Amino acid sequence: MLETNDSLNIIKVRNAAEPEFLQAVTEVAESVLPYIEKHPIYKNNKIFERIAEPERVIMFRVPWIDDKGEIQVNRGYRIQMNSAIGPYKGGLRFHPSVTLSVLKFLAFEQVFKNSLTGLPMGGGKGGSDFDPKGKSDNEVMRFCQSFMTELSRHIGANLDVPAGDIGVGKREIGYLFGQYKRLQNEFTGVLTGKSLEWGGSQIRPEATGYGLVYFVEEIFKTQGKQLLGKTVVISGSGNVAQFAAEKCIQQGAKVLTMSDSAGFIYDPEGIDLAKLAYIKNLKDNLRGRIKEYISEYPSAQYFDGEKPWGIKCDIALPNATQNELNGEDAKKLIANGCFCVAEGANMPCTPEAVHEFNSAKVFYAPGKAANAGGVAVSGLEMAQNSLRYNWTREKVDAKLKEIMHDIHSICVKYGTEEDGHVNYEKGANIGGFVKVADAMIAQGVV
Ligand SMILES: NC(=O)C1=CN([C@@H]2O[C@H](COP(=O)(O)OP(=O)(O)OC[C@H]3O[C@@H](n4cnc5c(N)ncnc54)[C@H](O)[C@@H]3O)[C@@H](O)[C@H]2O)C=CC1
Ligand SMILES: O=C(O)CCC(=O)C(=O)O
Repeated sequence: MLETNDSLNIIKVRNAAEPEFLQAVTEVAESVLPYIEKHPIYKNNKIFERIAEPERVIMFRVPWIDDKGEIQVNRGYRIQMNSAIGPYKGGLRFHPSVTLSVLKFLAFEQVFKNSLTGLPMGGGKGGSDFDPKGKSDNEVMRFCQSFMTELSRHIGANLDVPAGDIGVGKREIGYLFGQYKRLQNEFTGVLTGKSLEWGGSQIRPEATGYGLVYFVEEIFKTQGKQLLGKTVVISGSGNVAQFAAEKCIQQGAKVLTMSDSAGFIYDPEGIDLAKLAYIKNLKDNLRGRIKEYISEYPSAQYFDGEKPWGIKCDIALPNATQNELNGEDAKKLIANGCFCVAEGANMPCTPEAVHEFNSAKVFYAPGKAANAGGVAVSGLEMAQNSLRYNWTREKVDAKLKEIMHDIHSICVKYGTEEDGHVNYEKGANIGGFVKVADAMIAQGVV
């Protein structure tokens, strides 16, 4: 173990100022380094040290003019992490908490996630510390145009294909695509998450949330359980949370909570499809706060500044942001009988929380497996763009289900422990690693 641990120490020293990145790397190292010890080819090729170093990091100035005519300056990034199995692929995040460390953790996770989908996509991530909250449409457009003016030099349909993430939805993808097309003078599948009328795929908006629920159903199948009648606690109220809630409701589960960065709502009667439509409009069009829900549905309660993990449930789906569920939250969930936690967000559970879930044999599905449906359908969007063709909603949904089924099988293959319990974290990490590592070895020291 000595030499592989040396790799981790080198990575820790080299990235000492990047806590989120080191958290993600350490979590993967815990399952992958013992595997590497048993397969010296990966050790001899220094794969772990290489996979944790981005192929390229691009950082740039994003100047733009606000509605008052004042110049604003933000910082833009694109992390091109690994291209061993395909073009860099991964979302863009616009949020004031964006740092190099946050984007490197997301890009690192993306490499393993994209590998698990079985599609030919490398890993990348990008974004900016720009905060879309409170900005007018015109300000968002001017920001996106400036951001893309620099980013366009570094991306391309066969090189690097960004998409959305926190703060980047269909509005932003539209402005980014328009600027890329104007600068490059070509209509090409350089972004995914596009609208249906101009190259988007059916099911892409739904894919991360739906895929998450399909993954939970795969876990349940192994236990002879079904979603019908189960209670679900969800955090977030953005893209992933909305469509995870929608699929849970469609499958007969009862969704009790949704949240935003200010607090959460608890609806003991359950959020049904009509109430969810209210939330979608509130968040996507009115850009309001989740607390407004209780004015519309007074039987619900709002908890200011709190997270929903104290509400009794069978299933918890953290769908907002990283490190939003800690060890104490995990203990509360376990004490209340929660037996399945699946991550729609990237790294929402802290290492302490994951430790609690694993010790209690709670089914814990890490984001790189459970939320891979979004990037998987992005991969299908790329395929359709290359074909210059659009598949039906039914076809894309069927493919998404199949991909989530296959990811579950990979987790079972690499994560089944001696007592028969499936450690999904270990399975996803090793399963995602092997394909990328083998490709890196085949391509030489590059
Ligand atoms: N959009 C996609 O296809 C995918 C997204 N993800 C992950 O899912 C998570 C949510 O992303 P989206 O739904 O796309 O973004 P979004 O921008 O549509 O929604 C983000 C949600 O998180 C909440 N949020 C943000 N910061 C928060 C904080 N500090 N505390 C509590 N809540 C906070 C927001 O209020 C909002 O409800 C992120 O971790 C993202 O990386 C993962 C895979 C794919
Ligand atoms: O669809 C994509 O390319 C991005 C999805 C993403 O950012 C993620 O999986 O975290």
